[in-house]
Amino acid sequence: MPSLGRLHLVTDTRPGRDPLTVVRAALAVARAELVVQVRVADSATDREAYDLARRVVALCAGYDATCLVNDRLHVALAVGAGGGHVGADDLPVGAARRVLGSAAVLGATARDPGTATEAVAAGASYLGVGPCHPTGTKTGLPDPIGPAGVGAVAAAVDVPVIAIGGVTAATVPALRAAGAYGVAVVGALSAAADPGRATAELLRALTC
Ligand SMILES: Cc1ncc(COP(=O)(O)OP(=O)(O)O)c(N)n1
Ligand SMILES: Cc1ncsc1CCOP(=O)(O)O
Ligand SMILES: [Mg+2]
Repeated sequence: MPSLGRLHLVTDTRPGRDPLTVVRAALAVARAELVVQVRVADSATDREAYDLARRVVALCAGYDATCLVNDRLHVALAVGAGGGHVGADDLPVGAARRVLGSAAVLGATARDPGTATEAVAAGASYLGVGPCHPTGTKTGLPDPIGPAGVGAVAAAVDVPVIAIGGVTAATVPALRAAGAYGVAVVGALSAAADPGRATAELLRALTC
């Protein structure tokens, strides 16, 4: 399994957003350090997810970057993505691992040490942990767990912890200090006036 990038760009497919332009800008700066997670709305068709994912896989290939697909593992397999990400409403981690195979990257959402250790035992190769901070990108989430919550999960597992939820370059240092290996962002890149520059700022915060 290749080493995991520390900066995860989760695609923003809400109306008015332009996910491929943001992916291109971020890849040009972060190159193989970027992981792009293709995440579409639950209401999107499989064909829409497939069309976006195959374009992202092609863009990532030019930089040796990893593309993952959120939720829809059949789409991940169909486009030759590096793996997928599942949460509580998706396939269980063990089933997801069987679908993707042993070589794939498999992320699982965890907000507490117990869920985290179960996910790792079932085959997760990294954990998405959050929401760390308030976010306007996804509704219906529990209260933010903050750096302390991220730290509790990181201390319980030996796989990379990717902090998600309201993450900005300014909040990265505290998350890293708490034990996060990397971060996943939607708005910090999709809403940036200059996504390339925002990528550079996030990378700088992740590596200093
Ligand atoms: C890196 C990362 N962490 C967490 C999530 C959230 O996944 P999930 O809980 O399944 O929610 P949806 O994204 O499917 O709405 C994620 N996608 N990525
Ligand atoms: C999918 C998801 N899961 C927890 S927070 C979140 C959205 C993160 O978006 P943002 O980086 O804009 O807060
Ligand atoms: Mg999910």
